[in-house]
Amino acid sequence: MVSLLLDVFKQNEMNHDAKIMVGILDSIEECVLIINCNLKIVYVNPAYAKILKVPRNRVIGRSLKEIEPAARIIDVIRTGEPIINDPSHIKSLKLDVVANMTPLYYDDSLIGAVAIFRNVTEIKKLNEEIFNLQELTRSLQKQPFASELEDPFNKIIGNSKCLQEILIIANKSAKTNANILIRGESGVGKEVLAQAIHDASKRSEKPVIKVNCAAIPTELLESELFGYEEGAFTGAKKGGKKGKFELADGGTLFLDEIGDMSPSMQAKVLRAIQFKKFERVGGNNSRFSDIRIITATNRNLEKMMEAGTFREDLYFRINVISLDLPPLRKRRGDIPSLITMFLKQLNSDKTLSAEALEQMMSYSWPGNIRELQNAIEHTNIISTNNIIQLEDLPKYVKDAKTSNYNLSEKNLNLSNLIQDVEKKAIITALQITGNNRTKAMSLLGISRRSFYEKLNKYNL
Ligand SMILES: Nc1ncnc2c1ncn2[C@@H]1O[C@H](COP(=O)(O)OP(=O)(O)OP(=O)(O)O)[C@@H](O)[C@H]1O
Repeated sequence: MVSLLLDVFKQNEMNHDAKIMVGILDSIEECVLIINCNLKIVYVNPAYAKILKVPRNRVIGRSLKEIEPAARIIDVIRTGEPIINDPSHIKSLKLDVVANMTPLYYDDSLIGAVAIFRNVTEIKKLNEEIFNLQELTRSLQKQPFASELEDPFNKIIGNSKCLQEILIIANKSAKTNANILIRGESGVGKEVLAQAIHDASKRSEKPVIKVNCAAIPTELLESELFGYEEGAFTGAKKGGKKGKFELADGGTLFLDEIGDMSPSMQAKVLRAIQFKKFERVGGNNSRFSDIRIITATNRNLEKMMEAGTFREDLYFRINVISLDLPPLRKRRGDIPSLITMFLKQLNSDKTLSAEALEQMMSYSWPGNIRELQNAIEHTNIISTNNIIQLEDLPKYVKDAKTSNYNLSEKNLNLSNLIQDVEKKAIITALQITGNNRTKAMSLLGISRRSFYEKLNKYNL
């Protein structure tokens, strides 16, 4: 039985059919290996010899167990079951092959097995290349084209000449490390501009840390800015805490409302900016931080210097580049595009009637763009129609033209008039800022203490 298979390949004993069969096997491009049940190799074709780089006469007649004891075709003899599409890697030849191994039966008896395997090294390589190219295509598809890259300044809406002039300077200075002072009334977009400058700078991958100097009580501002060491004060965190100067390392520190900083803090901040070093509260070690400082204020720092409430040396340190954002009433032409943008942000498809738009354009917007944003939010909720009407506008916008005082003999008492105006101004400031007291007091240009005294006085 065993010899049957061997006989097929004995050239001199081959009958006509066997010769044809062997001729076919000899000519195919896949490697063919045939073993008998004793695991003796009875045939390999020329492709086998070529691909595996071994002469046929060195293989035929030898036991596969000696040459390749782990060969999977041995399992086929053991189980009598075929193994299909079996991948393997021939390390010594750096070849990847896929084999089909089939048992050979004669009269229902197993007489051997044949393995036909393809060299898939090239296919595998090509497959890997295709996969890598697909990955590359996918990642390139995700990246925007250079022309599509978002310009950080595009977020700042407005085509008015006065705004555009500032944006040109801001764009140029963004590329430098110069400290920038942004001035402008409350809600005019100082923070938005500071963010755009950071985003357009070389520091954009690093953090931009914002501190509202007016919102933090003086006693806390030092530890907020410079951090503290463990045990610096009761309630200090274990291990201490990093301050904003440390957190902004490599990036930008945005000090909003710098004009509201106490003189003692001004001195400390000046030192930190000047020498780029500072100490945590309760610590002696000097720490260094590589930061770009952007400051903002709605105060008149020059007047404050004259009055001795703002340090001149700090002023010159922070004011290398000065950007003065004009109030909205001086760039009324930007109002329609801002309204469109805010409505879009609210996912609203409403538009303003000509009358409503005219009123929005003629209102003075003391709270600037923030006030406009709040007004649009209000209007969008109130209006039941797709066209926003004059009556849908907030009362303080709608009534703006008619809010002048009708002075007569009966109401000329100056003190009453002033109080009346004062109360209305506070109410308006709170409305505009959405009840944000810090922003309201800054809009009114009065100190925290005076603001709270007035709230009490007018029962607000
Ligand atoms: N040009 C602009 N385009 C689009 N949105 C703007 C623009 N300017 C301001 N805003 C929006 O108006 C609001 C107020 O802006 P921002 O907070 O920057 O003002 P600010 O001058 O820093 O105010 P404050 O002095 O009260 O801190 C924000 O919601 C901001 O997104």
